[in-house]
Amino acid sequence: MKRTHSQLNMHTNIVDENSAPSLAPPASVARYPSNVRAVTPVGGNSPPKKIRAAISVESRPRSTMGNYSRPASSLGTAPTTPKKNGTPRRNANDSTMDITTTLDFPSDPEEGLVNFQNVEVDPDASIDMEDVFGGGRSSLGAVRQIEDKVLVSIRIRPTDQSLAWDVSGSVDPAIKLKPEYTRNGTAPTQEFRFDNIFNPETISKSVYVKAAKNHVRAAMEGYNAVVFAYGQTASGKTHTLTGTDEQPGIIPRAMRDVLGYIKSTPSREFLLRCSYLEIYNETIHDLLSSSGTPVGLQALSGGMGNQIIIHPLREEVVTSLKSVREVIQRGEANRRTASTDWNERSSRSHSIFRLVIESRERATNPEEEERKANAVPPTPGGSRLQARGGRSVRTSVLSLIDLAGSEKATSDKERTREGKYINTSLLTLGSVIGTLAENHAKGKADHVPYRNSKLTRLLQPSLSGNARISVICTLNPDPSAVVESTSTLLFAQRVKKVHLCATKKEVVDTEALIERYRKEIEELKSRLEEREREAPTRTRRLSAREQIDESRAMGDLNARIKQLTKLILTSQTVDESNGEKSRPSSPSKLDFDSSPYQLQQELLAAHRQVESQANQILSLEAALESRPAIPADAPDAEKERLLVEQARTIKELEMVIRGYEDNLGEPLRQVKEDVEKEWKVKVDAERKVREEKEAWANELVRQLEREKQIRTKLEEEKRALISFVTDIDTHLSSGTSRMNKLAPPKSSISSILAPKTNIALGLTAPPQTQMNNRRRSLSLGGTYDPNNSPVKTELSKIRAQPSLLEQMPEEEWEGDDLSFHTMHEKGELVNNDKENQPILVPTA
Ligand SMILES: Nc1ncnc2c1ncn2[C@@H]1O[C@H](COP(=O)(O)OP(=O)(O)OP(=O)(O)O)[C@@H](O)[C@H]1O
Repeated sequence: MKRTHSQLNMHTNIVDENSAPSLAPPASVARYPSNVRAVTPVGGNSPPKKIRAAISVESRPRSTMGNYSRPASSLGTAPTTPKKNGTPRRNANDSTMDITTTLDFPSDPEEGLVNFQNVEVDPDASIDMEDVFGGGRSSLGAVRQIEDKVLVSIRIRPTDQSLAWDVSGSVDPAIKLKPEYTRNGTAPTQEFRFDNIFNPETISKSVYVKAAKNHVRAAMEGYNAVVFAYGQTASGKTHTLTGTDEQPGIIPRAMRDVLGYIKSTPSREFLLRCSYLEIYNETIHDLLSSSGTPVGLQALSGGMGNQIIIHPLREEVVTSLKSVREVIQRGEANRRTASTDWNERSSRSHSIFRLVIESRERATNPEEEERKANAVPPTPGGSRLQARGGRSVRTSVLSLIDLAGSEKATSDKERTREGKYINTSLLTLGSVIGTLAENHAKGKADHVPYRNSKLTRLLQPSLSGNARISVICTLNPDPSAVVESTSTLLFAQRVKKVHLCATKKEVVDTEALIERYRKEIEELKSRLEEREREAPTRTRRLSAREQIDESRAMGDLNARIKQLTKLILTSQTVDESNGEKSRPSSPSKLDFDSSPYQLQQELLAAHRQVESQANQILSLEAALESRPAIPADAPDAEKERLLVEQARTIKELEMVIRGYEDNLGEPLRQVKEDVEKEWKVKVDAERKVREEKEAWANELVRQLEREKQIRTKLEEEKRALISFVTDIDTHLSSGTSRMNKLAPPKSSISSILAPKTNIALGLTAPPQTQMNNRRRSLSLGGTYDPNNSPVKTELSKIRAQPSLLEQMPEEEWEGDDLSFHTMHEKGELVNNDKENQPILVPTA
């Protein structure tokens, strides 16, 4: 028997388009060229390729309702419109991009789906993985194959009409049409046997446990797994996959189990990435991307055969149920639904929710890790996949697929067009499965028409063998839907015959995201430790600003370590992330040529930058707040320096805010304007105070100049007076008779000397009075004693006075209130005319 290697790689999005049906286990594992990555194997061992970038967010318009026009249906004549009971449908128009309005899950996770803390393992339904896969977990580097068949279940939708079908048996359940609903009313009918047949009363939990739980666990164990719902429109596919608040479906339950599995597996660490696709009118759309750009399929020829690359595809790392829910809601909101004649909110597309699970054993100690790495046997991937020191990584994909309803004739033109595409792809799916089953039964290798539809091309790796598959066929049990139901049962029967061979690989893959993140965390930690070790000696040498930079850099390192650590889930951390918000969506402009890893890196770097800028703003604001006020008596140079410094800080703040705003976009423009406004007022006020002080200082300088001039003049006159008085004294000592002949330089002295100057010269009594008294005493016959001459005494006093020019007015400026205006008001700096009054007018 022959097996080809095909692969649909979530991370690399490659599909080997030449794969034939898988009829037997592969003889060996394909060899990877050393320059390609081997991650996320889904259906085979083809070399993976990097995916293209995802794009930004916007909602695509939903299909609208239209008028009835009944086309020919490829599935036969349409029965009458079935009436439905159960949970009321949402209106197609309810769904918007606002994820809060499209919430499909219970608000209380305890009650509903999303609390992995109370993961319940149904003892009846739980299948031991050892039984399923033949015992034992794979060893490091091992590739294991499990021969398997598709698990096929039938779920009958509740109805208020009489049931057209009989169900019998519980161990080997069978379903057959009641004879009264056959054409002649009596003919014996065909009996169909399946793994499970769920009655209308069966609750969603039992459906999950029996039809999906083991596949989810298989995915956690490293096998690719696919669960899909197939059936006529309005038969309950979306109800089965997504469910309601009261009856959560397979997707939310699976995610709860995924996290529950992580919690109960302390020996491993995990990294989860989600993507969500839809195929609408034969075009693939990324439901998590906002641009609406269709996802492309590209043929790639190479040594490994022809492959198909799917791009661009956005994958989001999820760390908690909340983040998974957010991703699902976003995807759901973008799904195309419309009201049909049979379903108010019919899914008009096939939707594929995919979870890539990377896991590896947790390090116990580095030596042990090194030993294990060395013990890895050679794997087909070559040296690159066996990097020393690395731990083997398991990568698997869980795909949960809600197919569009197989169409009957419809009353709307648009619906008719959609219906054609839907029916074509479902028919292709049917014929692919039919060929696979026939090939297996007859040992043939006939061409399988995977290429006839996008759906089969995407499912090719899984259908061709390398996945565990569970198909849930939903049935409308109304007598009016017998034709569609029979067609569904025939499809299910064909699927049952398909042979699978799921492969579990565990290789040392240094390119696996979990490995890269772990490595980066270790590097960052050692850098941080080094810095912390050096910190005490280094900080002493650093300036204040450098110290701020240093602590910011350490903060950045810490933040990055925390961020990356959060992405890797372990049994200890998984429940902590339960209430966490999911990562914000990527920046709107993305490089289409980037890989998801690069995008993740860019996003993280952007977050880091925003965080560090926010810190920078905070520290600058704190520096501005704590800056000392300019003292009133500070010298002008000091004021100038402080103003320049302040202006520089403001400029820095503006620059940082500009960068921050560029990162965050419009919302911060207002903040920037507010900060600018606030600081403009402060700077203007500072500038005004400075100008006033400058004017005051200039006025002081002018006053000083005038004072100096006056004092120079006074000094000259003082000298003239001294020489005049010396002359008088000389004459007095040589005889009183001659004294009267002398006359003082009348005009100059009388016009200049004023009482204030007199006081300044240190004369205690007016000299004129002293002279008159002296003259009087002489004229009364007294004798003049030159040694006791009063003039001489006064003269010696004047000589003892310091020069007027040396007497500076500083002491007058001391005091609390030194403003120019205050001094003016006190009159201390006002020129007093009295100063010019003569203080000494000696007369003959
Ligand atoms: N097992 C069930 N229990 C209760 N209600 C159900 C069940 N199955 C289906 N329904 C209800 O029937 C209606 C149609 O179901 P649903 O939308 O899941 O059908 P569908 O197969 O996904 O249809 P389409 O292909 O048009 O999208 C919904 O209102 C749903 O709630």
